[in-house]
Amino acid sequence: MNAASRDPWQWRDLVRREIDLPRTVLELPLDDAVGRVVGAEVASPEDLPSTPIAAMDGFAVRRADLAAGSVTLPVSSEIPARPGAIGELARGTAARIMTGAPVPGGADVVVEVEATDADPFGPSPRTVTLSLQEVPAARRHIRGVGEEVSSGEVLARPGDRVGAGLVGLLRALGVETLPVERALAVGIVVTGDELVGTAGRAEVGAVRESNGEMLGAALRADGIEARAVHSTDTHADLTAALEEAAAHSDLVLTTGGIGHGAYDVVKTLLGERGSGGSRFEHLRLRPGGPQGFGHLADGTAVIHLPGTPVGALVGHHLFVRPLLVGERAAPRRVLRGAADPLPRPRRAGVLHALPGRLRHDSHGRECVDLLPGRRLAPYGRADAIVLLGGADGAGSPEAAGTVPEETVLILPL
Ligand SMILES: Nc1nc2c(c(=O)[nH]1)N[C@H]1C(S)=C(S)[C@@H](COP(=O)(O)OP(=O)(O)OC[C@H]3O[C@@H](n4cnc5c(N)ncnc54)[C@H](O)[C@@H]3O)O[C@H]1N2
Ligand code: MOO
Repeated sequence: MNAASRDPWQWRDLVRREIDLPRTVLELPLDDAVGRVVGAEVASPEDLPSTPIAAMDGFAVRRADLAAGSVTLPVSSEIPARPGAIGELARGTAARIMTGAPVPGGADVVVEVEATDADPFGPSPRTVTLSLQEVPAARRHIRGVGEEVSSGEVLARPGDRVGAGLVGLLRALGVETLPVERALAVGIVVTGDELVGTAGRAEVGAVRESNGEMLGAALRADGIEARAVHSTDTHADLTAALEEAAAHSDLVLTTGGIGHGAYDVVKTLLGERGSGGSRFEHLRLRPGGPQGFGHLADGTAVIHLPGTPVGALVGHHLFVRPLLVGERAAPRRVLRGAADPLPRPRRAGVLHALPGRLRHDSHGRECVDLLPGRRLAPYGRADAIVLLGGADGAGSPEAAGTVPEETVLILPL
């Protein structure tokens, strides 16, 4: 790593500027749309409620028939909350009405049962006495047409997440499908002649392949389709693996083969000694220093992550995820928890990515504790990457001014 190496926040901005992933929108049934991103503005097809509705159990009346004090009216009808046409309220009478039932024509107030002498649970009385301190305002306890949602009103915008609230709202409006972004497909090409599967006992020098499944898990957690292919350290094999991955993907990730080694095929095939479609740099980031990105021969965007599993995981969260989920990949500040249990040497100007575990303190504030352990070991229990140090260069969230000492930036895992 040399002094001229690039700040990781600048690299993050560069990757976001240079890589634009295709977004297409499809119409899905509500059930299948849950958890996805809204792809187009959704407007209400109708008013909610579509007819005036009682907001209280009580009696629908005409204000003109009321006066402050006690008023007794004959009860002319009973309106439970169930479908069916209802007539006009006869003048000088009250209709017993239930919450959610349509208010009869002519009625402009619902008086809650508590303000009457009626037994809420008994049969409909022949007369009812209302005890009012004053004549209620017009529309009191009546939900007017379109009061909740008016026809044409925007209910969701592109970029919103489809959650239970939107599902409930659309159901209430009779909407059955929703425009959502198509799930992106990402192909993962893992390189390394030393890599073997999980079956059997590993020979000396063999390394169990873990990046493919690990990155696949991270991608699927964001609703992205992921498929891993393995390549040996030959140009021919890597070329074939990249073509295969690109054919089915919006974005290709590679892991390994981007260091300074004699067998660093990804770099030699796609870097300046090869096709030149990708650029590689060593960032002021630890782990995850070596990074790359570019476009493959068919134009598919590619991001190159280091082979070291933690470097690949950190690279994914810092540089890949912003392309896939946008602002949801932004780091956030939380309180620092207990001191670093394993103080590690830190280099000035280098952004250190460390495993952390989030919790809430006794005041309910979110804080993060660093986990002890080396390399991937602590990530078994980590739910955050803690970002310490680094420069306050352009693009860094730190550049926005001074931040409280007791807080730290994290990327949730
Ligand atoms: N002379 C230098 N050597 C290295 C430097 C450097 O600056 N100068 N940087 C080091 C850093 S930092 C990293 S990170 C690695 C990056 O190298 P590669 O991206 O080429 O990664 P590999 O050499 O292919 O693998 C590194 C390590 O990770 C294991 N690995 C790789 N792929 C997988 C996988 N899919 N599953 C599990 N484990 C994997 C691999 O066996 C190696 O142990 O370069 C350093 N060297
Ligand atoms: O930057 Mo590398 O990922 O430290 O080992």
